[in-house]
This record gives sequence, structure tokens and C-alpha cells, in this order.
Amino acid sequence: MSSLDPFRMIGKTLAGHFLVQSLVGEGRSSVVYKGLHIGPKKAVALKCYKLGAWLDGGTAETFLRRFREESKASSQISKEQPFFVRSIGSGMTTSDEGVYIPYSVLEWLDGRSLGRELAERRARAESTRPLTELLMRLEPAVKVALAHAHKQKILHGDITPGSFFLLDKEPAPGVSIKLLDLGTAKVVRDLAREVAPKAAPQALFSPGHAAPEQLDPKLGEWGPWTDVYGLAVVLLEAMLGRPVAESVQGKDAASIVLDPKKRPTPRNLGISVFDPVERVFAKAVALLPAERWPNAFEFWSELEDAVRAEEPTRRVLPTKMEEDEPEASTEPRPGLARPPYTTSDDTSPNGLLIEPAGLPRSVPPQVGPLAAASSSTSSTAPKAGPTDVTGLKPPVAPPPAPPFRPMVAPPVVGMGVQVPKAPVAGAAGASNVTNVGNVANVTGAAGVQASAGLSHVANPPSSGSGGLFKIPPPTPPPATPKKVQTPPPPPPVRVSSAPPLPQPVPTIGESPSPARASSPDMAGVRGSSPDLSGARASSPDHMAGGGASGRASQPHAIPRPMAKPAGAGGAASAPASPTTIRSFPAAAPKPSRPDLSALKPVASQPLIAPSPLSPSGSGSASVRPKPEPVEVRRDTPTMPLEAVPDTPRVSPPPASPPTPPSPPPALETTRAAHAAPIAPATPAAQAAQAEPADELDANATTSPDGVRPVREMVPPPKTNVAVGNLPTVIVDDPEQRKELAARQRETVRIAMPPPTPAVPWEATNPNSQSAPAPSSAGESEALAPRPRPVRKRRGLWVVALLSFIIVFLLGAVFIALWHYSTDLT
Ligand SMILES: Nc1ncnc2c1ncn2[C@@H]1O[C@H](COP(=O)(O)OP(=O)(O)OP(=O)(O)O)[C@@H](O)[C@H]1O
Repeated sequence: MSSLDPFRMIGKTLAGHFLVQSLVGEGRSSVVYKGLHIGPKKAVALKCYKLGAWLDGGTAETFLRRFREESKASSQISKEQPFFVRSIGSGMTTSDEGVYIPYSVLEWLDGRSLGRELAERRARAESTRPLTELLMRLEPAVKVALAHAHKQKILHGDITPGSFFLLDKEPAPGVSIKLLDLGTAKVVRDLAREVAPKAAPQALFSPGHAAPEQLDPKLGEWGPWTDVYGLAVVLLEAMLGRPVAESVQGKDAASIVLDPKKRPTPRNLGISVFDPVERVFAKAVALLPAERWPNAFEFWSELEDAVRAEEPTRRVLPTKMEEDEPEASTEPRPGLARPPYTTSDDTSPNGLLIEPAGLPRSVPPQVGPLAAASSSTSSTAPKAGPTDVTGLKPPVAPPPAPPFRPMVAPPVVGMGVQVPKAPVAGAAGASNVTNVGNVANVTGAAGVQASAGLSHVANPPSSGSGGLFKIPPPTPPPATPKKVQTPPPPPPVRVSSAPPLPQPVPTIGESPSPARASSPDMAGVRGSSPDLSGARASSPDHMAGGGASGRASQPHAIPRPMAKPAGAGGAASAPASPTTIRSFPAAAPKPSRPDLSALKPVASQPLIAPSPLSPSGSGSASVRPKPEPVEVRRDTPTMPLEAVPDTPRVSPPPASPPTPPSPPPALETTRAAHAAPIAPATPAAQAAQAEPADELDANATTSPDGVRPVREMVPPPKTNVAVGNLPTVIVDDPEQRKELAARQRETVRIAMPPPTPAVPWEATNPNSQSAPAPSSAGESEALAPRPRPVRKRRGLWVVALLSFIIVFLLGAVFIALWHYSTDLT
């Protein structure tokens, strides 16, 4: 398998639509290529799964069906939430050797995964990220996206640092991170579990990230609590600056993850945190699913609260956050405004104690069991503030009003954790998972006909066993609820920020304490284990400094058991119970948390343009008929406006009380009445028309591709506008409606006959010859003396003519009589 093109896919066109262009990176179970969606000429990511070893003619079809269902679910959910990578489709192809290669088509993202970032930071020996910064950065992907998925009974199933993609540019306001692999990660693991039930579970998961129940199904069902475990580990790794698995190597991952005495809590990993933070983590990584936080939202909220809880004495919280969100809100906060952190000189914003720079350390840091052993503080004791083991400062009394300052990219101070820097290992050792995707080893599938082609999410999710990655129904709690035994946390230890301390903070079990030698758990567990060695194949993605997880490196000591390990009380006796218990201990009174059901998606309308492929298509790639853009509708024939005035109105304007006729106003009213049907007839209709405008404005943002405005993709509600007796015309755009109304009014004016000289007062009083005194300029024109009617003038002419004729006849008679008298004489 070439590291440059593991599947030899570059240059191929998948499903006739997606040209494979270049390799992006390779993870444990997949290879990601950059591709081109040929039609729209958009970049896509083609994620090809290394499942050749698990698929043959018998399993390929079943897998493909379930894979499509998962893809469909992720496609749907990615439309609902902008913090998911958008799933465009999925399919299956074959390699040149005839090996099945299922693949997903995803939106192309510019940026890098958290895993890659951690690896790069580690390679550059940069400081790790403080917890508060991590909480802020990952919050939308967890409290919005993952919580939304959990609410829909979909879980991720393989949360690792690679699951979080940090975007270079925000495709939409506030969207700076996306969650990858929702759902598909699980279906891939499910397949492997089913077709190779005897395969070591460790082969399917990233060492250190797998939850106990993923390694030992007897512990319980997978569920949102499984993701909680992965989330906790991701945070721990980001705080540590190295994979948790490195801290537990020496035995295989399963035996460590499943050891109730060695829970990967911050303190057990050498991270000094305050009690509340330790407690939240301890519950998140509890051995039994039933003892964990039930979902990502609760875990995250509790963790935020725990960090916030230190604020009164340590002032580590962002002031604005405190003001804006005094209580844990049920509302997810996408794109949470990142207010500047404020911190005092001796505290860090991550829940850790930081010793003022330059102060000598008199006591080496004590971590985990050591700290517990050396302290009389217990979790039940009233909290008296952090214990200052250095003795340099009183433990509580903070200096009066220390200057608050913004926390700007904290270096070591922000982390406050001293972790020995393990050398970055290369592709270490025998990876027990490389065979998962080693297509070169797979020959059995050769010759089996592949159902190639883009098989976009078409089938409705089956409700059967092979269906979506659904969360199992909760199991009724047992009669005696188990208690989560949170260990009495040792007092936090002040850790110097700068200069770096000469003595490293021991990782688990590396304490110089004599107790270490006496720990029975230490016996025989040292030594490198191939199971824990680098699980990643060589990947360009990780060439820059090693993977963030799964890298084997130098051996580390095995952790000593905690004085009272987290979850040990219940867990030690419980592993045999396969039941999933969703009860929570009374011993750890849970602050009233908002019900997850109250969680609402941030945006009811998708901010992201829908996939160009139809989610309902089947078989080969089908191009989704694009929603008709608003602009197109503008061009649709609307109506013969000229005909409007002559047509009877179907819906007359609202009956307004008849006003006494006054000439010009009456004319205008008449004209407006013709146009009235365009306007909504009722206030409700007016409101209905205003709504789409707001909606359009709200959605008037560009798609992540920056190509088509989202408003084109989200047609506003249609409003039927009846105009005269014309067929009902659907006008979508309120602007269009206004324009239409204006044009119609204009048309009415044009089509109206010229104003008749008959004015009401003249018609009703034809004998009146005097106009009323004009009251305005407009009226003066209307009431000006009017020309005499033609009829009257004609009468005058007739009278004149008749008079002339009479005069003429009289003259003629007179002349005739004169001649007669002359003749007589
Ligand atoms: N949609 C995407 N756009 C751009 N790059 C992506 C996309 N999806 C994944 N990548 C990148 O491809 C690389 C390989 O990803 P992949 O998921 O195969 O492995 P991983 O996440 O690094 O590790 P693992 O799967 O073992 O947890 C990573 O660098 C990842 O950031």
C-alpha cells in the first residue's frame, strides 16, 4: 500500500461524479483523499474505509446497506446543524485488486483536525492548551452538535482528537469547528465486530480512546456515555499534550482501560486540577457506563461549572461569561463569544493553580495518589481552598484586587501542567490495527462483484438490528443503585509556570514515592506492548510530528492505584454485571442540570446549503434537483398585469366604511381598490407576509462554499396572492409582492379611462354654475370654470339659424308685398 496513495485511487472517478485528486491523510481505519465534485466543480473529501479485510461477497451488501443508512442519518443531521461536517453521499468501489472500499463523500474543509494540531504542537514542543480554552473551542461541536445527535439517539462511537476539525475560515458566523465521522465510525466498528467477532476489540479502536464497554461488551451497552468517555480522553490529551495511551502503555489498552483502579483522571495522569474538575472527569471516565455522565451535554456543562466554581477564589472565569450565563443554560451556545479571560496572577484559566513565575519551588509537585496520601484533605471535608504545597502563600486569601488582565494565548502558564515530554515516536512498533485496512492482505474479496457507484443514502433507516446507530433504550435501574465512589481528591498542587521545573511531574505511577515499589499493580506491567504501540499507519497527516493518539513511544510506568480510585467502589464489584444502569449515585449529589430534552438546535433552518446530492436518491449518484432559487422565481411568469383592472376582483379589499365622496380622493380610492388584492387582506396575512422576509434575512448568508447564498436554498413560505379572476399566482418574495403591487397600481392607472369631466357635485347639481371655493391647489384645478357644454352651443346656433330664416322669410314677404302694391298703382 503506497503511502502516497494507499488505495491507488488518485485519478479515478467515483460514481462518475467525484474525481480523486490527492491524498490528504490516513487514519486508523480510513484514508482521506481530496476530490472534485465534477458537476458543481466543488472540492470534496473522499473518505475511503480500510475495511477490505472485513468485507466479502456475503458481508458487503449488508454493510453497504447499513453504511448508507448511517450516511443518510449523518447527512440529515449535518443539514440541521452547522457544526457537523456535511455528508454528501456514500458509496462503495473496489480497488484494482478487487477489494471493497466503502467511501463517504464529505464537504471539503480547510483547516486541520485537533489531532493534527496536537501532534504539531507537540512536535514543536509548544505549550498545551488550557482547559478553559479547550472548553470554549470545542463547545459548539460538543454542546450543540454532539448533544443534538445524542438527543436524536445517534452517537458518535469513536471520539478522538481527529473527530474535531478546526476550521481556518468560518463558513458561517461562529462556525469555527466541525465534528467528523458521526455515526459512520460506529457502523464501521460494528461491522468489524460482527464479521470478526474474535478480533481483539483493541484492533478496532484507538488505544486509550475506547470506552470500557467498547472493549468489554459485558460492561454494558454503547451509548452517549460512550462518547462522554471519549470526550474526556480528548480533553485530557489536549491538556497533557500527548496521547493518554502513552501514559498507560505497558499493558494492553484493554487491561488498563478496564482496570477500575486506574481510571484516567487528570490527577492520575499528572495534571493538577481542583477537586471539582477532578470529580467531573472521574465520573466521565468511570468504568461502568452507568456511572458516567449520561451524555455529552451534561458532562460538558458540569465541567464548565466546575471550572467556573473556582471563580470566587481564583477569578479565572471570563467575566462576561459569568454575567451572561449565570447558570448552566439548557440552550447550546454556538459560536459562544469568546470574551477575554481574566485571571489573577497566581491562577490559570484552566482550573489549575499556577505558581507565580520566578518563585522557587520548595516542594516537588505531588500528583494523584501521592498527593492524596500526603494530604488530609478529602472530598468530604469543607473546601478550604487549594492547598499550597509550596508553602509560599496562604492557601486562600488572594491578594486584594489583583489586576485582572486578558488572557492572551497563554503559554505554559495557561496549561499549568508539567508533563515530561515524551519523544515523538515515528510509526512505532507493530500496530495491531494496521491489518484492519491492509488491503494488500486481503485477497478473499477479489473477484467479488462490487456494488460500485455512489450509493447515496437512500434507504430509509431500518428499524432492525442492522439499522442506525441508535442508543439502546435505558435499562431500568437496579433496586440498589450503585454509588460512584469519587476518590477523595488530593489537594491541588501548585505548579510553576515558568521557568520550567527541573523535576518532571510524574505520569501515572512514576512518582518517586517509595509506595510505587510496593504497588502490586506495577509488577510485570512494564515493557512495551505492541498492542499499545502506534496504531496509526504512516500518514502524511501525522508526519509532522506523530499522531496525537496511538503513538507508541518510550515506556512509561504503569499508574499506581489511587488511594481511593474513582469508581472503584462500585466498579470493582460490578464489571460482571452486563446491565447498563442509568442511575446516578446519591453520594454525588448532582446539581440540578437542565434536561437534555430541553436542548434545542440552534438554528431551525439549516445554515448550510443542502447537499447537492439527493438524500432520497438511490443507487447511483443522483443529483438532487436544486431548490428553485428566488431569483429564478422572479423570472417566472406572474400575470398579465394589463388585464387586471378589467377583471372582477375575487377577494375584494377589506370593507372600509364608505366615505363621503370627494372628487380626487374618490378617484384614488378607486384605483387603489384595483390593486388591493395584492396586499394581504388581513393583518394576519400581513404578518404572514412579513415573516418570510425576516426569515430570508436571517438566512441571508452564504453557504460554506461561498457560492450560492443560502437564501437561494431556503425558499420562503409561499403566499397565495389572488389577483382578480386570474389563476392564483404564487409570489414568494415580499419584495416581489411589493413590486408587483406597484406595477399593478401603475397598470391600473394606465388602463383607467381618462377622468371624466363629470364631478360629483356637478352631476348632482347640474344647474349649479358656480364652483365651490377651492380649498387646495389640487382642488382649485378640479373646480376651475368648465367650458360650456356643446349641446347648449348647438342650441344657440339653431336659434340663430332659425332667426335668420325667419328674418329672411319676413324680408321675402315684405318684398313680395311691395311689388304687388307697386303693380296695383
Ligand atoms: N472533510 C474533510 N475535509 C478536509 N480534510 C479532512 C476531512 N475529513 C478528514 N480530513 C482529514 O483527513 C485526514 C485523515 O482523516 P481520518 O479521519 O482518516 O484520520 P484521523 O481522523 O486523522 O485519524 P483516526 O481516523 O484514526 O481517528 C485528517 O488529517 C483529517 O483532518
